[in-house]
Amino acid sequence: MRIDRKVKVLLFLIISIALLSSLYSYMNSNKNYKEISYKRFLSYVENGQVEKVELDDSPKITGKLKNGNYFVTDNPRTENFKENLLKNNIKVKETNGNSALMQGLTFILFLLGIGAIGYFLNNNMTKQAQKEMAVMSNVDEENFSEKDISFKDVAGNEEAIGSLKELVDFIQNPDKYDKYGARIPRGVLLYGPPGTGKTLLAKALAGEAKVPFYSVAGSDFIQVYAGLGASRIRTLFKKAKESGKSVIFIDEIDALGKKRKGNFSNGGSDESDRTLNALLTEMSGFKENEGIIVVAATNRIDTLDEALLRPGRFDRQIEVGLPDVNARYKILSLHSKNKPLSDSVNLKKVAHETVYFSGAMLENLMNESAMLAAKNNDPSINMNHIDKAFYTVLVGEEKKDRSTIPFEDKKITAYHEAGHALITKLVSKENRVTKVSIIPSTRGMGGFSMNIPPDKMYQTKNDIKNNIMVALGGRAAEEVVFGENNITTGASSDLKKATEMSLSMIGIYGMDKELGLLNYESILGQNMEGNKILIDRIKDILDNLYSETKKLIIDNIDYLDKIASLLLEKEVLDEEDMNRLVS
Ligand SMILES: Nc1ncnc2c1ncn2[C@@H]1O[C@H](COP(=O)(O)OP(=O)(O)OP(=O)(O)O)[C@@H](O)[C@H]1O
Ligand SMILES: [Zn+2]
Repeated sequence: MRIDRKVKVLLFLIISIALLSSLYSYMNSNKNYKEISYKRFLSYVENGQVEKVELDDSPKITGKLKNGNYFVTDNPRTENFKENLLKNNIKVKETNGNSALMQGLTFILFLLGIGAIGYFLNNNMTKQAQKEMAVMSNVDEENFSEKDISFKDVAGNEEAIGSLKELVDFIQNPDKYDKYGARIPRGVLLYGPPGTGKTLLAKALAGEAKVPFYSVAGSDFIQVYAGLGASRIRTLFKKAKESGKSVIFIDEIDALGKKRKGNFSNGGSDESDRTLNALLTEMSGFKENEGIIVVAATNRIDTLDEALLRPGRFDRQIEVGLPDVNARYKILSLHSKNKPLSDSVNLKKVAHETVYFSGAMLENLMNESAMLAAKNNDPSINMNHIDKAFYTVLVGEEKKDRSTIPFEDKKITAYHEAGHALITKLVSKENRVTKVSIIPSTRGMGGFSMNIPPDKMYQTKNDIKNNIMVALGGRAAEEVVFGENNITTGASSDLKKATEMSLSMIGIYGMDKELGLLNYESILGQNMEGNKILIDRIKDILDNLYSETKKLIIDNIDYLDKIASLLLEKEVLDEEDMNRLVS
């Protein structure tokens, strides 16, 4: 189970590498951000050398010095940070979203399947704190049964629907089960990546059973005043009981019921413990066959406190995974029902191209397409709209004004992406290169090379090595074409992925002769990254694979040139273009 998930995570990683690839390159192509320490930053502030700062809730902040240089430093995220800046006569620009970098990352994480979120990013706390202020007032809000939602509104997810259908009968005929002495489940946990329809399923359960639906989100309870969370839980259950049969939905339950592991986890706070205890008490408090079902949802079942999963609590666990190609087709069809599609639209093909899209992303894809068609006053939605929308859903809006991008930068991006695409074609032939683009997005991505691995359960050592080479392909192309001293910052996220992949290869999967079959992760835990033996070995592996990659590029430089020049001409290459160029 655990390994399986790891394999999945790894698979997700692969597809994202290419996408992540030029995250930095665009940002850095316009402005040259220099990383400075926070201490240094403070001294600049004191000496009045800072002109402006861009502020958001990502781990890094950027800004400009009076001498015209741009910098990036750590975001202290303290409460009066902004005030202090303003007091020092520094212009503060607040962006409500994340920085371009963070948005790129967040998007990738989304794609990663949320299982991996905790590994990379832990910036939810601040956001939640802000959110909490906004939602404090309406936590106990009840949404009476969303009459219209039924299992028909959920496409794919057949297994989950199957399990939930049983529950409909439990809710409607508790007496029947009572007669047989059967214990009705009280809690059901839906787990899986974001946007896969967990909320939708819970609503459909209430809709099918024709009972009221009460919903709260775990994150609403974080850092509320002492005792408030617990009392809110009690009110919620009281209301539900008053209405007799009902479905109580708790989204993001991980925010409440995180494993307690000492001082460092934000889940182990006294307050969330108290709220969690209230929840557990309430759950064991209602009579077994009352017809109340508590449905909880999480993206991260691995972080949940075991207490939640015990019998009598959320003892039914239903996985809600990313849709496979058939399910994607069904979801696309469902969300196209009310939309005029042109005959040219082949939803089966779209389903094939949308590997790793969640239901929410597919819904979004169709919606964006419809918006485009409407904006252009076109008679119906055609493939062009869908192609455009595909890009928007994946990497954000295309940057409209691209005239300001220097040709030299475009050329670098073109060769970088061509490097990824070419290496994919050369080393992992069964992977499809479905799209290569050098159109920068408004979210700060310089370009991407999208590669879809074949559907398979396991990855071989060779697969991993190939994926590492694909990740290194961008940098290798830059070096071969522009020379050792002209390599750019555009490869940083590629290198991160390559490093992570080699670390899991040798540290988790026991795929290295020298290091043997040891699972270093279980010995070293979180500290695996700091282990000297592992670091030395990863360095060797990466060095060797990089040389191999470079050699491949040199041997196939004609192909690389062809891909890059077509990219410069067309900005976007599709699968046919790629197949034609490298056959
Ligand atoms: N299987 C599906 N069938 C039809 N529509 C879907 C499906 N999955 C997701 N969607 C669409 O995506 C939207 C968002 O899904 P939903 O909020 O249920 O996801 P979720 O798993 O609860 O996400 P999160 O974990 O982020 O809360 C739905 O309202 C629906 O339009
Ligand atoms: Zn790259």
